[in-house]
Amino acid sequence: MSDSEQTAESEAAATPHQAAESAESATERTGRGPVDDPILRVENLVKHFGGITAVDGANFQVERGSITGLIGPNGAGKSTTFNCITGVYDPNDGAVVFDGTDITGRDPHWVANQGLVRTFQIARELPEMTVLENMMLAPKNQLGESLWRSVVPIARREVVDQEEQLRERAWEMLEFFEIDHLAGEYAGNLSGGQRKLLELARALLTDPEMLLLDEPMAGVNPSLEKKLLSHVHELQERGYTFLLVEHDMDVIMNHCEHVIVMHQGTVLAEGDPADIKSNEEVIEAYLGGEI
Ligand SMILES: Nc1ncnc2c1ncn2[C@@H]1O[C@H](COP(=O)(O)OP(=O)(O)OP(=O)(O)O)[C@@H](O)[C@H]1O
Repeated sequence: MSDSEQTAESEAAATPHQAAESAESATERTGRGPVDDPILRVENLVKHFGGITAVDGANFQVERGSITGLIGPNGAGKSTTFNCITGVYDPNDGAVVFDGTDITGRDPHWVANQGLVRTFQIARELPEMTVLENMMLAPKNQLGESLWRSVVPIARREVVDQEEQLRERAWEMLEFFEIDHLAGEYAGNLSGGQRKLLELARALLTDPEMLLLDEPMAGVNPSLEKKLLSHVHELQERGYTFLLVEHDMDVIMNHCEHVIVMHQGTVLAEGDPADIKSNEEVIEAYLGGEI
């Protein structure tokens, strides 16, 4: 076990008694026990902005290979939590553990290198470059063999330099997302939905294991939304894990197997979509509106 893993483990549970106690309180707090195989653990996360506490001791875990939704009313602390997870913000307290490694306070680039990528962490596409050129801007040293290659074996060339590998992978991604016909188009001419597909394709080029998607369906028309969601499910079948912040409750209820609800910087409830939909506290948090 690495030093950081040991640190994370010891911080998470200093003694067996404390571990049992924290598991018990997690169950009490959220209505379920720790997940079977957490790829991400957010532990007592706190983030202040001056006098504002945006995240106030949030605790949750994300099951490996799941599509998990993170929801909550405006200002609940979802984006700040995302930013603390991905290293955009340094939390004031608490820990973020990804795949057994303590990533708390590490910079976004380092976090992405561990395999945890937030779509907008990938530099925004450059409008005056073509779609393929944008794909080619992905970091060349990150062309790994992980999830993508293990499921989509392709004939290996004998001598393939990094540039060629990247080009080959870029085409695979564009074909997968069915935007290969736009390869020569300027990114600035893409629709909002096509841009989201490009963003996802570029994120996958960095070989992540887990993707954090912040409102992936905002501004996407229904037919592209359907396409995007089917890609997300297909990627899940290949082993990727997704955590998504999304205000569209149909997307959350129909496509996530687990839902975490934040309110006032903390986790108010979590469970499967049906439980969440009928949870009185959650309904209340949404000001009595339907969720
Ligand atoms: N950079 C910042 N400086 C000061 N306050 C901030 C900053 N970012 C967020 N906040 C505040 O922290 C709280 C949580 O904001 P956050 O954006 O995390 O919520 P959210 O759940 O993502 O909301 P929304 O659904 O509206 O995007 C809000 O009160 C917000 O005003």
